[in-house]
Amino acid sequence: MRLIETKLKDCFVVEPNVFADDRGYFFESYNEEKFNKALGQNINFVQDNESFSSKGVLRGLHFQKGEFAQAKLVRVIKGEVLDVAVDLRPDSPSFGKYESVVLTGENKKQFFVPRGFAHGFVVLSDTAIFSYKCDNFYNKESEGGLIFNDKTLNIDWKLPESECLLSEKDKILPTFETLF
Ligand SMILES: Cc1cn([C@H]2C[C@H](O)[C@@H](COP(=O)(O)OP(=O)(O)O[C@H]3O[C@H](C)C(=O)[C@H](O)[C@H]3O)O2)c(=O)[nH]c1=O
Repeated sequence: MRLIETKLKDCFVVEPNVFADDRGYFFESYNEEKFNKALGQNINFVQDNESFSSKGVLRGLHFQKGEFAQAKLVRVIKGEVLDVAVDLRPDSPSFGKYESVVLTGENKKQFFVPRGFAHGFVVLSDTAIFSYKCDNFYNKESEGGLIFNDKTLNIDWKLPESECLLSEKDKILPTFETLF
């Protein structure tokens, strides 16, 4: 596996080694020892999540606050999404910046989003199965978020805003300016 730096400090694209043959393919979607060695720190993932969404569904931008903050290792099992991370760490050189990466079942790329980031994705294919590991448990009371079309961040979601389908909860998330 390879970790590729992004414009956000501590946020990496992960490219696994895929073994293809005439039967299909095999790859280690996660190996704690190899991942922590490549990252240079010990991440202890404790919860796996999976979601299924149709084209245009936009989940995010979400984070958990304080002691329940989560680092995530995200991937797409089937379909195509634009995955987005926003650095919300005031002392980071990339504070207030975002990175986006296209994750697909085909490219098998993963995205490591550390604690202190907001995370979300929009589905670009007809449907997508999204699977990810978290290093802290879900804690409803500590949920926070950022509105997807925030004018300060100006995220290019690759879809017209009118085609983005959000939950009622996500439609009323706060702006970056009100958070900081
Ligand atoms: C996140 C989560 C949710 N839930 C329950 C709470 C709701 O009853 C239901 C759907 O939750 P929500 O609408 O928040 O799901 P998403 O919009 O996919 O949320 C995720 O969206 C973006 C992509 C993220 O990075 C976060 O991991 C997460 O916030 O699942 C749980 O039981 N456990 C959990 O860990």
